[in-house]
Order: sequence, then structure tokens, then C-alpha cells
Amino acid sequence: WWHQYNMRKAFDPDSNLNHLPIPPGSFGLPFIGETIAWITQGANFNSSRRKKYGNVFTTSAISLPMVKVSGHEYVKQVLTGEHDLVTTIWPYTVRAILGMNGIVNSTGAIHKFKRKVAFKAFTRAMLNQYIPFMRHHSAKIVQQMQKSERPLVYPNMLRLTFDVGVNALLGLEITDQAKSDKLFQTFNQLVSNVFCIPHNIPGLGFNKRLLAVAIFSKNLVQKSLSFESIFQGMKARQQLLDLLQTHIEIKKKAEDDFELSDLAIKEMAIELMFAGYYTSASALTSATLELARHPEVFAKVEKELIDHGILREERSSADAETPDEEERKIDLQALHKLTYLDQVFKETLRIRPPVLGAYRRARKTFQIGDYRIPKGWTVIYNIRDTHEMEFKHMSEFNPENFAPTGNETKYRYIPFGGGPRMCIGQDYARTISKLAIIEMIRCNSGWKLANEKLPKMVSIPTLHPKDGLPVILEPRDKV
Ligand code: HEM
Repeated sequence: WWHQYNMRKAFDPDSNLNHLPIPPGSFGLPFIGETIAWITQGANFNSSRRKKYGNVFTTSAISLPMVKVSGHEYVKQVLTGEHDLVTTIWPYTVRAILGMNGIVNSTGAIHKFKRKVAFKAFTRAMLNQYIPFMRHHSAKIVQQMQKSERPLVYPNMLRLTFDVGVNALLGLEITDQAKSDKLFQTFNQLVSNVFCIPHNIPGLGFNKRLLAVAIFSKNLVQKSLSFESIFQGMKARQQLLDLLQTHIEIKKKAEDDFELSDLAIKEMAIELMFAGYYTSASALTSATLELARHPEVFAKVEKELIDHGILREERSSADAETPDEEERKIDLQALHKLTYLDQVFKETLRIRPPVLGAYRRARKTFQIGDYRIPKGWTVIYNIRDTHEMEFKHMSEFNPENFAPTGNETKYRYIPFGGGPRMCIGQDYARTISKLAIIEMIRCNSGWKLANEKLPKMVSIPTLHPKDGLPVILEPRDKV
């Protein structure tokens, strides 16, 4: 009955593709679909189904029929089909808390325009301007970590990406530590309430759907779906909007027939903070984890820094007292020359992509491979699974995968997505990540994982170690 119900709904009277089969898979149990398996099996959910059904398969969660897609060919079709075949969808909480005026919730020409405006924050000139305070905040965080016996990497990296974002993306300079801490608290209240899984049980209001989800995922509900959370998120949103109102310096733009309202500018600023916060901290934490597990990679990065004059091989005590300007000078051009560090960053995002995949909704019935994706269905393109398919040895950390061989990685390597919605903050993320890794290595001759066992990874809101990744730092004497 449940299968028939879904199949009937998959029929699109306006389409001439109804003769094609829908992708193989299962709608699971009535109403709940395969939600329980999805939540409990983690990464195995996708890999077991891919093995059974192939790289495009049907599933269903909280009554939503969906198709999961992996591999460069299908992923490319979904990503480049934005605005035509598919459109973005975000959970209710994202729309309510981040607002509807930002980039992620816009479509069509307005989306394009907002991206163009936001890109102005990520030009080479702007990134070069951010470097001094990216370095300043990295140094501050590393020093802070050194004060602790077993500092937790993830929370520290979150704080780092927040502090840099406040300067770079909000344009605020907060020197009072108490004020900065308070803002951090407010921001966390906002972002920790943003995520939930999309759901749409016909005939049920939001609160009833909450109950439905609550039955299956107490943890998710506690984290992101309770009314209290939404309320707190909205409260934090208002506080941040009020703060930004007093600081708006960007003039309204009147280009391409569009105009940005004050609210749109403020929401875009908060959205950029949000988009760069968990993701960059995830990348940095994973890089720290891999560098601890691979001393030979650490040594190669260290050597590259020495070769480029960013780190001194051996510092005498006299050197230590006279700060070496050459050693400290880093700009975007200098960062680009650190090609091995770049390989390490790329490889980190290959085996541990912060964002595992993203959601779309089919705007019309369309064909993918030999199958039909019906209008209105949810489509998820899988980032982690695509990497698993397109590269050998998914779990083996090997920066040589990105040695300059000229191999084409477009749509095979997609940590930042692709097509019209490709991440606009990727150069910013790359810059802050490299600078923070450099600072970690400048100040520490190494670090070890404090726990013997590899940490359990959690994928919401982005991939991160459940235990926060405690490490034991080995500070250099003379830095
Ligand atoms: C390592 C860090 C990062 C990763 C892995 C990452 C990943 C991604 C991915 C996969 C997407 C595409 C989502 C989709 O297809 O719907 C995306 C979009 C986006 N990212 Fe990032 N991101 C990172 C850092 C940043 C930073 C630092 C910013 C801004 C400061 C940012 C801003 C955005 C925005 C605004 C979008 C939406 C683009 C649109 O809808 O047109 N991201 N990111």
C-alpha cells in the first residue's frame, strides 16, 4: 500500500517521462520510511544501498520520497541543473532563523545577484586584508590551547573561525573580551538551533511533525527541533540583527535592477558567518587529526614552511628575542606557493568532507541515467560517497592524491559543491585553514591525540569528532 501510494504520487501528468522507472530502492515503512536506518546506520546507510541498488537509489525519510545520487556523472547533472531541473530546499528552521533574504534561500536572478555582491568579500585584495587578523586570531587560539594540558581542538577552532568572521564578515572590531564572549554566546544560540531534517507529512502542522520526528530521534530534537530552540534561535537572530544595524557601513547597491535592503545585507552577513563557522572549524579539526596520525606528513609540511622561510629550522635564543620580519611575512601569494600544504588541505576535505551532501527539490520530472526523478521529490547529492567512488582508498590519508598530475577532478572531488550554488567562501576557508595550520606548526613541533582510540565522528551540523578531539601539544621552545 505504501509503495503504491508513493508510486501514484510519482506520476506527473505534465511529463512525458512517466514510462521510465524510478531509481531502485525502498520507501521503507509506512510514513517513517527508512528514517530509523538512516539515523542509526550513518555512513553505512548509503554504502550498503549503493552496493545493492547502484549510485542512484530511492529512499524515504519522514515520509518524503527521495533519491540519493553519487558519482561525478549524476552529481554534475544535479548541480548544473540548479534553477531548471532542481532548486534548493532548506529546513524550516534554516529559513526562520537565517531569514529568507540571504543567498541560500534565493533563487534565479536574485540568487545570482546576491552571490555577485557577496563575492566582493572574497576577492584577492580582501583576502589579503584579512590575513593579518586571521594570523592574529590563530596565534591567540594556539597560545590559549598551549595553556591547557589536553586542549580540545574542535571548540577552539570554532572560536577561531568565529573571531575571524566577526572581523572579516561582520566588519566589527571588538577589543573588549567580555563583549566578544557575549557575542559568541549569542551567535552560538543562533547557529546551534538552525539545523533539522526536512520533513513534510501531509496534513500535519509543524508541531505534529516535530512530534513525529521526536519519536525517532530524541537527540536531533533536543539539538535542533524543540520550540525552545526555535525561540532561542529567533531571539539570537534579533540580537545580531540589532547589533549589525548599528554597524552597517555597506551602501545599498543598485545594480542589475536589484537593490539590497538593510535586512538583506544583515541577513547575508549572518548567513556568511554561519556558512563559514562549522565548516571551516570542521576542516581545521580534521587536518589537526590527520597531522597527528601522520608524522611523515607533518614533517613534510614543516619542511615546506622552513624552505619558504615561514619557519626557522633551528632558532637560537638570540633569534627568539629579535622577531624575524621575514619569517612572519605571509600574504596570499606566499600561501599559494605552499603547494604541499595545499595538498594536505585538499586531502583532508576528500576523506573528511565537512558537508556530507546537500538537498535539492525536483522542479520538474527529469531523467537521470535510465531513471526518472518525479517532480517534487527530494534529491540529495552525496559528497562523501562521490569521493569514495571516485578515489581509491577512501579512508587512507594520502596528500599525494593531489600531487600536481593534471588529473581532472571536476565533479569527482566536490567538498565545496559545484555549479551555480558552489561555495562562495572556499578561498576564505582555504586561507584561514592554512594560516591556522601554519600557526599550529610554528608554535608546536608536533601534537598527539590524547585518546588512543580514534574519535567517533558526528555529521550534524558538519563533520566533527564527538569528543572535541583532545590533543597533547608539544610546544616549541623558542617561538
Ligand atoms: C571548509 C569549509 C567549507 C566547506 C567544506 C563548504 C562547503 C560548501 C558546500 C558543499 C556548499 C554547497 C551547498 C549546496 O550545494 O547546496 C556550500 C555553499 C555555500 N558556502 Fe560553503 N563551505 C565552506 C566554507 C564556507 C565559508 C568560509 C563561507 C563564507 C564565509 C561559505 C559560504 C557559503 C555560501 C554562502 C554557500 C551557499 C551558496 C549558494 O547557495 O549559492 N562557505 N559550501
